[in-house]
Amino acid sequence: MDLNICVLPGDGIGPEIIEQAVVVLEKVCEKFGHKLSLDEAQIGGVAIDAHNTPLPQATIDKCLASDAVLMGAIGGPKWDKIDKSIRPERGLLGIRKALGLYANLRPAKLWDELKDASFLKDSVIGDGLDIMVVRELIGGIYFGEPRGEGVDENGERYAYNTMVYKESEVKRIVKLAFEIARKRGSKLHSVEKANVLDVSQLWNEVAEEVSKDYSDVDYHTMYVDNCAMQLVRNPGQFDTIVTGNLFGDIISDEASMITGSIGMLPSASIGDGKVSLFEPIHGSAPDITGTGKANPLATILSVSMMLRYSFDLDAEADLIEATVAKVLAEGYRTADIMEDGKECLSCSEMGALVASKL
Ligand SMILES: NC(=O)C1=CN([C@@H]2O[C@H](COP(=O)(O)OP(=O)(O)OC[C@H]3O[C@@H](n4cnc5c(N)ncnc54)[C@H](O)[C@@H]3O)[C@@H](O)[C@H]2O)C=CC1
Ligand SMILES: CC(C)CC(=O)C(=O)O
Ligand SMILES: [Mg+2]
Repeated sequence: MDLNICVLPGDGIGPEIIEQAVVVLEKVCEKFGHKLSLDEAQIGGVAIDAHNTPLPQATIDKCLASDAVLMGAIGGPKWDKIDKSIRPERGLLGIRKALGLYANLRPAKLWDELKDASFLKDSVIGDGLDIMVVRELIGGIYFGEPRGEGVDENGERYAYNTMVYKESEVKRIVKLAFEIARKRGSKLHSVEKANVLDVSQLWNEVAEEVSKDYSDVDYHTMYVDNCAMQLVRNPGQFDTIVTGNLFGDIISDEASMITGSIGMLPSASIGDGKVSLFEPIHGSAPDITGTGKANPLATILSVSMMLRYSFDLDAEADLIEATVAKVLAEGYRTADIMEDGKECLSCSEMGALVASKL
């Protein structure tokens, strides 16, 4: 098969983790006889430095011309004080919107081999944890209009954003989440803040309507503040969670910690178009950039999601996941999942090890 991948390394640890993910992707393609073509484009801070915009049109064009996009991470202190209309994060929001990627799938799974790295007690972990967070990705408060800032008549500064969802936007993400839940544990929690927000009340009404077509799926609603607490208190009660853009961003970072490290969580961003985007859920980790401490496994597992979702290459995806499990079972760890003071692998050593064991 021909695989035309557009790679967006981005900023901070982005290029470091992408380099290792590409090593693994190349090895898998070589092993299974696939023809891999890689194209690279700029996004985020590097694009601002080169073109004064976090998302050059050439990047959108390259992504649209590819079969799938593999991204590292964007952002960093260098660009934190920049005009907010061109912040690196705008580039990421922009590419998600340009590709119509309305669903972000974030599988928070506790690898058996990593039980010792979880911050939760064995009694809370139970038989294991496997939660799929389905996050709406191109609506809600990250995109809502109006947004802005000003100074009122008393000279006090203010700023505002708008959380808005249309019925059609809720319907498509909830429907997708029900389909996903049906193929997993047949249990879905819709997470919102309907006791306060009008937008969440609409979300609930629409989700309730959609649920009528999925009577085989055990459907629940939960307020997001309770969900944040329950994820730590009793994470085993969750199978699939569907939620909006902001809540999904936050609770998936939280869910990552029940599984050991944010450096372990991959994601797939998908829509109705041909091109999907795959990226770790974490950011550019400026605090460890250049130290070799970044865990590349979330990005390597994003490659696995890419092979599965964009190319239906299940055997290849399974091989990557099994190899990651094997490496972990043999005791190899990057610093984020290793007990303090013990010897661990660098980012490039972990990437090379996974590739060598494929
Ligand atoms: N998808 C993206 O590109 C995202 C970008 N960001 C941007 O990243 C920058 C830093 O944001 P933070 O809030 O610090 O979030 P972050 O996810 O970059 O880092 C949070 C903490 O997790 C650690 N961490 C993250 N990835 C890791 C990995 N692979 N291995 C080991 N440790 C890892 C970091 O060292 C840090 O201590 C900001 O500019 C932010 O806007 C944040 C989230 C997502
Ligand atoms: C625009 C991004 C920085 C939002 C985010 O944190 C994420 O998608 O995980
Ligand atoms: Mg985030």
